[in-house]
Amino acid sequence: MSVTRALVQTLSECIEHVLDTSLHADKALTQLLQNNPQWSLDERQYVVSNYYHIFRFKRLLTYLLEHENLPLDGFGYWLTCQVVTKQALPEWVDTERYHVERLQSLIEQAPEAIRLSLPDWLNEVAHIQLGEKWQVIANALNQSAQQYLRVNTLKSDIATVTASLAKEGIKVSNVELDAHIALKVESNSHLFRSQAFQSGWFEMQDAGSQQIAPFLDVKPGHKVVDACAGAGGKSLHLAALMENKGRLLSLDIHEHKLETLKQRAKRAGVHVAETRVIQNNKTIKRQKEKFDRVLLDVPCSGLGVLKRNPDAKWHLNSQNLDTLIDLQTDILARYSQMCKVGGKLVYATCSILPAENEQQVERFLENNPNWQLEDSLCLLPGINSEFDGFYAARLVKNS
Ligand SMILES: C[S@@+](CC[C@H](N)C(=O)[O-])C[C@H]1O[C@@H](n2cnc3c(N)ncnc32)[C@H](O)[C@@H]1O
Repeated sequence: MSVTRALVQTLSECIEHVLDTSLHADKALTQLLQNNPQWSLDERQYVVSNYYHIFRFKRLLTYLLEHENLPLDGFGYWLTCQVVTKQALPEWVDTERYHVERLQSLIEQAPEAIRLSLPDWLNEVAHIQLGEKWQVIANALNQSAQQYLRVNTLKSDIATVTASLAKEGIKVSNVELDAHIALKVESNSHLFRSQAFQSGWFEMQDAGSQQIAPFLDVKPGHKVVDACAGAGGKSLHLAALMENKGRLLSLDIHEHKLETLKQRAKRAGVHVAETRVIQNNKTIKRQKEKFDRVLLDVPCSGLGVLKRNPDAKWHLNSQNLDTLIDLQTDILARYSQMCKVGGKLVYATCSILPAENEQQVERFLENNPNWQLEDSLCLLPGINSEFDGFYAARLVKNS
C-alpha cells in the first residue's frame, strides 16, 4: 500500500485535534474511521496502527520534535513516529527538513523514561515494584496488540469458526492456552461484519483475558457472581463454561455497561446471566454467602493492557493509582462476603504492578485467616506472556 499525502493529512488533523483538546484517543479514532468510509482495509489498518503508535510514543515524539526545533503538529508526530517504529518514509517526504539519521541517534541517547515514552512517576514506580523485569515489560507493552478471538462454545466450535472465517478471507490460527484454544487473527479483516460474529460464534477477547474465567473453576449448575462485570467480557465466558446451567449474577456500578452486557449476552445465546446495578453496600450484603464462585475483576490501572490502550498512561497519575488501590482493597474485603464457605473467589486485574496484585491478596489473607490461596496466575508481557498483562489469584473460603 502506498501511503498518500491525503491519508497522512487526515490522520495528522485528527492527532492535532486530540492533542489540543485532550479528547480520549479511542473516541476520536472511532469518529475518524466513521468519517472516512472510503478507506480500504489496508488504509484503515495503517491509520489505526499508526494512530496508536503516536499515542504510545507521544512523549518520545514530542522530545524529538522539540530537540530538532520542528513544529509540534500532527505531521511532525506522524513523521517522527515512522522513524521510531522503523517504517520506511514515503518518497514525497522532505527528508532534508526531517533528518532521519539524527532522529535515530537522538532516540538511542534519550533518557530511559523518554525513550520508553512513559511519565517519569510511572517509570519510577514500576522500577521500584518490578526491578529488572520492568525494562523488558515496558518494551513489550510498547508493541502493537494482536487480535484474539474466543470461540463461544454455547453456539459453535473452533473448526466451524475457523472455516466460516476462512470463507470470508479471514485467516486465524490456534493458540493453546491452559484450559482451551484461542484463535489469533492472522489477516487484516472486517471481523465484526463476518457471519460468524453476527451469529454470536465468537467474541474478541485477548488471550490473556481468556485465561481468567477458566481460572475460577466454575462448573455447570454453580451459583456464580461476576461482581465487576462491566460490559461482560468475562461473564459471557463464565456462562459458556457453565454451559448455561446454574445462576450467574453480573453486577456493576454502571448501568450502561450492564445494558451492553445484556445485548452481548443475547447475541451469544447466554440465558443464565442476570444483571444488577450495585446501588450501595446493601446490594452486596443481600448476597452474603450465596455463591459457589465469586469473580472480582476489579477496576485497575490497566497497565497490563497498554498495548491495546496506550493512551491510558497519559490519564493515570500517582494519586489516582493510590485511589484505585484503596478501591481494590475495599472491593476485595466487602465483596468476598458473597462467597459460601467452601466456595472459591478469583481476584483479577489487568495490571502488572504487585501493589495492585500480589500485595492486595497478601494483605487480604493476613486480615482473613479463614481464606487460603489456592493458585495464582501472573502474565507479564515480554517475561512469560505474549498476550496482555493479567493477574489472577484463586482463594478458597475455609470457614
Ligand atoms: C476491569 S473492569 C471489568 C471488565 C469486565 N469484567 C470484562 O471482562 O469485560 C472493572 C469494572 O469494575 C466496575 N467498578 C468500578 N467500581 C466498582 C465497584 N465499587 N463495584 C463494582 N464494580 C465496580 C467498573 O465499572 C468496570 O466495569
